[in-house]
Amino acid sequence: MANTKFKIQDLDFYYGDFQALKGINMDIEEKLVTAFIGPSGCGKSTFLKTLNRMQDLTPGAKVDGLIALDGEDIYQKDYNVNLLRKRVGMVFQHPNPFPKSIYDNIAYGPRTHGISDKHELDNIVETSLKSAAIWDEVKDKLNRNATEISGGQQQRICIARAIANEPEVLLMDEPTSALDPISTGKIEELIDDLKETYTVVIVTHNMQQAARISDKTAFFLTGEVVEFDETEKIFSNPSDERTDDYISGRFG
Ligand SMILES: Nc1ncnc2c1ncn2[C@@H]1O[C@H](COP(=O)(O)OP(=O)(O)OP(=O)(O)O)[C@@H](O)[C@H]1O
Repeated sequence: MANTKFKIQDLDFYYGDFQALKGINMDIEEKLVTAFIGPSGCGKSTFLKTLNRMQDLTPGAKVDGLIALDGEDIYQKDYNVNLLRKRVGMVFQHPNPFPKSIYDNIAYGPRTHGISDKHELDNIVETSLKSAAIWDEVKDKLNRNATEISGGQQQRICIARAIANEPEVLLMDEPTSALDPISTGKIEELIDDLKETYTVVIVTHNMQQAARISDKTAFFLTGEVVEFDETEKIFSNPSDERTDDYISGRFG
């Protein structure tokens, strides 16, 4: 039985008067891949972003309930949000490398956290690019601008950039939706490797992808978690009729 990395209890989330998440309860287990599926607008991204307090600056955003990381409430007063974002990294839907060299993209986080030794940075850059399965493709062009490589490569650079901070959790918001099938396949393989080291939480619109790469799946509908279970169970024998309707394409 895996350890609980995130414990979520009775979580409500509001954008002003609009309640986007209703009474979410979930344990996200360490070193597994957890996928969030559900129709557009049902709250998947909102929930993902609550896990590293990405909405702290969103006007009107309000969180009620508990989100604990390794048993500690991440919304408690004086919680170190910078450290939280280092521990819980994020990769977005559209690859968003900085308009800097590949090297500087990866070295950015470690530099902000005080590492300046060239040899140490070189090591971090190489290890992170290797972990993101892109070292061989870019090792001879580390000075190249990261915006001047393919979208699939850019996304792996973004994953390497997240890894360079030595996170414990990687949040991924539809990381392959802007990519071609070959790049998507590479990222899916990569996610399978990453879970040996990291806890991965992924939002995906692609149900086959959730079925292929995740261990646990949560099905969201209008701000609620209808069902959360082993991925195999969700896709072969769901308990709730609404999950069954969704995965068999009867709505959404
Ligand atoms: N910044 C915001 N201000 C107000 N409402 C928002 C904001 N962001 C999202 N919402 C609303 O909250 C609800 C949940 O949105 P969210 O982006 O979490 O859904 P989603 O399931 O991730 O959708 P998609 O799959 O289309 O990305 C939607 O009704 C959306 O319109």
